[in-house]
Amino acid sequence: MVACSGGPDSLALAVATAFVTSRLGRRAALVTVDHGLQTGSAERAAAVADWAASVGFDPVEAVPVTVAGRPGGPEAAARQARYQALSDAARRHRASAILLGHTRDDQAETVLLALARGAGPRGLAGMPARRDLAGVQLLRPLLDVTRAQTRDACAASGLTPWQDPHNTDPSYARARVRADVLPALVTALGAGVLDNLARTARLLAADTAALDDLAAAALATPPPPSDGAAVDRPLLRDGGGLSVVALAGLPGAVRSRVLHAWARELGAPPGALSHRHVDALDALVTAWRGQGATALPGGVRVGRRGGRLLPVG
Ligand SMILES: Nc1ncnc2c1ncn2[C@@H]1O[C@H](COP(=O)(O)OP(=O)(O)OP(=O)(O)O)[C@@H](O)[C@H]1O
Repeated sequence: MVACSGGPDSLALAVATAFVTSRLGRRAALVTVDHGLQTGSAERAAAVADWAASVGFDPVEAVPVTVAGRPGGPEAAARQARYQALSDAARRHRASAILLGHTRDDQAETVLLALARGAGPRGLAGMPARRDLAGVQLLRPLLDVTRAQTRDACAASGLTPWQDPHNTDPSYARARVRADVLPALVTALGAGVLDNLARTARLLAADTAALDDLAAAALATPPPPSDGAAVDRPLLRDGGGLSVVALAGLPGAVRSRVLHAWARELGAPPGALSHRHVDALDALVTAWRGQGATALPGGVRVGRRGGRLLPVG
């Protein structure tokens, strides 16, 4: 199922998908989400849907969503509404995957923005080529394709894509990066900089995945045997909490991931959990001076008692 805004990237993705599926004898759906934020958005969504049906997509849907009243700023609210609508549509149409049109240029922008806000390796890993969205695969097949190529593909297919005014609105950081920062980098450092930023994302994604796996394996260690039999190493899970000795024995990069994952397990909402919270949990292990409990988002509090980190009231 192609998620198509009518913009050049997802229109090129739709053209390519229609080409491939017709030759493979497969069927693809196309969904366009109408955020209802601009005048004429419903007509635009209908035009995208009409075009999609004309090139063989089946089923085709233009889905109106309500953005107002959702948490976060307008961009985050629109994004949340869009992803919800896309995953609902994928389930309705029993699609095996949702295809998004993010390009190598989008990836380079994402990496630069992450670098600028100090996001750490997870942010620098950029957008994954594949992830799970509420049980449906979310795929980004154009991450190695440039924006210039998607524009060329649309032109070669005789299509006039919609230009989202947000993409050139200088009040958005991403639009400023797109208009000013990346061109300046290319001028100063050469055209390879875009590929190199995207490559950095791929390398960090692989490293991050390996560290995440180590953290998950550490958290998956079984609780101590109930018969009191001796174990040859400190177990991480200990009486409803985590053992300080076992935590201290982990490399810092694994420990911070363990603490992040455990905080989520305790009910801290992932979006609100920042590196400051994880640092404060880490300090309970590595910079212990009898400090009080650490308050996490979602009303969760964690303290150190008897050699363990524990949720406290
Ligand atoms: N209104 C929408 N309806 C359906 N899918 C959307 C919509 N907006 C975005 N998407 C999907 O999310 C991807 C990323 O969108 P975003 O607006 O962040 O980037 P973009 O580079 O401007 O993409 P495009 O040129 O396709 O608009 C799009 O390529 C498309 O697959």
